[in-house]
Amino acid sequence: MATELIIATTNKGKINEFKQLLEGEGTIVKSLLDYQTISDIPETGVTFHENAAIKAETLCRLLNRTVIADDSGLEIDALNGEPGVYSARYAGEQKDDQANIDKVLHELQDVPEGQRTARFVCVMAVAQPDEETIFFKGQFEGAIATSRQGENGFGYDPIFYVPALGKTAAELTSDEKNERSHRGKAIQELLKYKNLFDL
Ligand SMILES: O=P(O)(O)OP(=O)(O)OP(=O)(O)OC[C@H]1O[C@@H](n2cnc3c(O)ncnc32)[C@H](O)[C@@H]1O
Ligand SMILES: [Mg+2]
Repeated sequence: MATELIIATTNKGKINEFKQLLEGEGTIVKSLLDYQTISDIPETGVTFHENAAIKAETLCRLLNRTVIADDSGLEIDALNGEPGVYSARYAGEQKDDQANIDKVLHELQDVPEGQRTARFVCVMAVAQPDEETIFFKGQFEGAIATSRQGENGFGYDPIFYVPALGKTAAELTSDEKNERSHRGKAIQELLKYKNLFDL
């Protein structure tokens, strides 16, 4: 029988990356999109850890099974770490990627190259029935470009410039992104610590 990994997310971009990173022989990834009867989980925390725990533990309790959640976001140094945990909702509750990008570009319009450093952060929570939730973290360093480049990925990828490759995250292949991304690194940590087949 195949091992099912349940990820408490509705974000299609994240789901695709989880599938690329974790699916393989005998392992399949399921998400909140496969549990349409479960309503949206409110992210009331003020840290990535709190929100990751809320998402993983809520679904874990409902299904009585191990659940993984990812809370992530973009920290921009010139904006004192904003949008951070509010990255999905930066330009409003409708969670519009294009409006979020426009807002970042506007906020940084007078910030010169060299002061546009930023990082993606991902905190992953693994919640298991009757056990303490465990956390894994990954970071992806880069800078905010002055305009959109590239069609791949999701969210802020078109304006997240990766200096080592001279491209934005939206110009990377999925393998190139997963090898160095915040999400990819958090999953590598998780896999070092925990055998997937124990989940
Ligand atoms: O809570 P779930 O259902 O997982 O989906 P979400 O989109 O609301 O996810 P978060 O609450 O973790 O918010 C993270 C936001 O940060 C951005 N983000 C996170 N990882 C990213 C990545 O790899 N590339 C581009 N943007 C990313 C993107 O805008 C996300 O909507
Ligand atoms: Mg969210």
